[in-house]
Amino acid sequence: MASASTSTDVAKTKANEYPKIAPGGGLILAWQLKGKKVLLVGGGMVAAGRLVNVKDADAHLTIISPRSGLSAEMKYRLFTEECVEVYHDRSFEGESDLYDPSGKLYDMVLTAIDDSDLSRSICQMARKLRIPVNVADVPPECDFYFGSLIRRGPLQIMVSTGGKGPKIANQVRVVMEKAIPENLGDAITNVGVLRAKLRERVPEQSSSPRRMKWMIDVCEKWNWDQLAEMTEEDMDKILAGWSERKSPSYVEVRGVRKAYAPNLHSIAKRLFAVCPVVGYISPWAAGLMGFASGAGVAVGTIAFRTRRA
Ligand SMILES: C[C@@]1(CC(=O)O)c2cc3[nH]c(cc4nc(cc5[nH]c(cc(n2)[C@H]1CCC(=O)O)[C@@](C)(CC(=O)O)[C@@H]5CCC(=O)O)C(CC(=O)O)=C4CCC(=O)O)c(CCC(=O)O)c3CC(=O)O
Ligand SMILES: NC(=O)C1=CN([C@@H]2O[C@H](COP(=O)(O)OP(=O)(O)OC[C@H]3O[C@@H](n4cnc5c(N)ncnc54)[C@H](O)[C@@H]3O)[C@@H](O)[C@H]2O)C=CC1
Repeated sequence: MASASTSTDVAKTKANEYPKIAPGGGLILAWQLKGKKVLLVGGGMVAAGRLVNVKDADAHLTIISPRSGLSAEMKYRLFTEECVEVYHDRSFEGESDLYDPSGKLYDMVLTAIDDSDLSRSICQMARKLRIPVNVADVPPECDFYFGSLIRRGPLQIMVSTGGKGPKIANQVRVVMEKAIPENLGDAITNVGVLRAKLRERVPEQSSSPRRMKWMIDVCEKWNWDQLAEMTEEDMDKILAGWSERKSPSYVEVRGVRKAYAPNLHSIAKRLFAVCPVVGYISPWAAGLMGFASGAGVAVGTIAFRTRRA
């Protein structure tokens, strides 16, 4: 049996090795709603935001809300885009509304209405029936909170402040959005295709460790820009390296280094961008200003000396 001091030492080592538990957060997940039925009560501006969130997740959506109170976006989604499966032009009627026409409970209930008593009672009904529920802007009546979201194709980032500062969540999102390249979604889409092709070529479960290591190598060798422009032909060439235990780089596959022709946007970004995280001015701009002021002093000194001489 380990002595008391040894077990304390072991505990200390482990405490440094593993991340510290930080209670008080929420469980952030990518909830798969495809084929699931979601009920949304309300048709205002906030409801329209919820609609976008759940339709982005491929949910089957039912909305209950009188037509007279629909926001402009909600009208567009319902009657022009027609992206909602079921719309009831009426007020919420009671517990029976928490069942779909086939008699099955909805998988998720969202309310965004301007009636707090009704919100509370819908929350109680949903909880009694064990349906996860979110009442917009009423934290005690939420089993989960919405967050501020960034989307680039398959990439989704959610900022949550655990309900403490929704406006700060919005500000963090804006900062992060500037830092994430537009084409990162394309890069991830292509990685997804490559992974699927690899699984097709090497389907055995026993190859999983090697498959994973090979994919890690590819993602480390190809930068995001290169991944974003990867073609199926490139993928086939990369996959050809599998049997020789190789994961060819961009240069090996294309035979050339990508020429990055500077464009006005990238030059302007380098010169004038302010670091989004800490807000300091771009090192390029600072360097250029330093160079310009140094050159100015030198020219001034020469002119002064020339005039005196
Ligand atoms: C708990 C939560 C429950 C939920 O709704 O899921 C909740 C609760 C409340 N929000 C309130 C107010 C505001 N909410 C926003 C904005 C957003 N609120 C969102 C989510 C959430 N809001 C969940 C927690 C999110 C988190 O973890 O921080 C976002 C992220 C997502 C979304 O709603 O889609 C979206 C930004 C979307 C984007 O960036 O794109 C703004 C800013 C603005 O409108 O510009 C204000 C005004 C400023 C302010 O009040 O701080 C109040 C009223 C307080 C009062 O009456 O005083 C409550 C109730 C309370 O706090 O008690
Ligand atoms: N997260 C956020 O940023 C914000 C949240 N809110 C909160 O979210 C909730 C909704 O806000 P908005 O969309 O601006 O409200 P809104 O007043 O524009 O819309 C309310 C909607 O609920 C519908 N409704 C009312 N009673 C109903 C019933 N019995 N059955 C079915 N539908 C019913 C109305 O017809 C209308 O479509 C409010 O509680 C509000 O305090 C408000 C502003 C910002």
